[in-house]
Amino acid sequence: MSASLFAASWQRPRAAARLLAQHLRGLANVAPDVTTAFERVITPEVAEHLGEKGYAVVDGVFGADVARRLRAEVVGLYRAGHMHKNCTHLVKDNATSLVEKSHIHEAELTLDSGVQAAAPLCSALNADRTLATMLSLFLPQLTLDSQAIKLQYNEGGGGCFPIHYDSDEQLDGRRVTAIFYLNPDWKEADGGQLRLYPFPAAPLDIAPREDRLVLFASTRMAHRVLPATAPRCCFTIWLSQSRRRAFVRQAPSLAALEPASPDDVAAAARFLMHPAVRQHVSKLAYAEEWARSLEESHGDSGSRAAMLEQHHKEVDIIRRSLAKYLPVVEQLTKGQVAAPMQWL
Ligand SMILES: O=C(O)CCC(=O)C(=O)O
Ligand SMILES: [Fe+2]
Repeated sequence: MSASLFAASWQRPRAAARLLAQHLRGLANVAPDVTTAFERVITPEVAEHLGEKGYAVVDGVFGADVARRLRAEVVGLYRAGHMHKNCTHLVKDNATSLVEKSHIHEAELTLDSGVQAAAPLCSALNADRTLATMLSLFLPQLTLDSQAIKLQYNEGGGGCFPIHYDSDEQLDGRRVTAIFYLNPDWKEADGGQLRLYPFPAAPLDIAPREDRLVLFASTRMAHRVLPATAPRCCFTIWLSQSRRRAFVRQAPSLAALEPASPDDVAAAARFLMHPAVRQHVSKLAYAEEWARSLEESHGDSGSRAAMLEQHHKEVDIIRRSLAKYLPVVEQLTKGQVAAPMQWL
């Protein structure tokens, strides 16, 4: 489709989005610059990139002034002791334990009214629904109807996140992760890049620059944060659709997709790219990096050792179960065979 045709076909939803956003703004009485910012930056092209590649990067969202105010709120919450340590969940023998990440502090606005009062601009952002409205209009498969915000302060000193998905389709209705970065003086040596793993495409690093918004598919985009050597601030808005709707789009059964013969390369590739299988294939493809990221993100402890042991066990099982497909995994990563990927 040519660019002009594409733009024309989106004009109606764009106008509808603007009307709806105006209506919501009237209702919520939020900081108007926030609403206007989303109306301006969530373009059909941004939505299309998110739908087709699983992520999108947008710069210049709020402008430096608002970005600095947002940063001051995040830093203020950290300094006032309103944040808690972020933990990785380790599920083992039917029990969940929490393993603290080093240097990562967070606050959830929806749960804590004290925090809300200390961060009025972040609260206004969380109350505003324009982002969800714009994305739902341009990506009709999404009906985003709730959101939650989390503020994060990384002290530096190597603080990072291991490879993970933000959610699981069986678990909740989270669909889109929106992260806003608030680091005005960020430079390469500070680290802390967001690394996305859009398997079978190669991983890519995104600098956590001030006033940058990164959107990605919460359940299907594996990602991590590289070790940060300088303090790093951001906040995340998770956009969800109600569970009833979320469950409607369940993928077809795996048994129906498994090819009769692994020699049928196209069918094998489709099977490997089925979201439920692809999750495991990616873990296998990045097994070493995955293990290293678990080590880097948590201090040395018995629970970190348990987490790593569990990771290696899982990778072994995946390698054995998918043994006959390993040549096709390689072909996928080399781009020698393609299979459709539905991100959202
Ligand atoms: O800080 C970031 O860039 C991403 C953090 C993240 O992946 C998360 O909070 O789930
Ligand atoms: Fe995440």
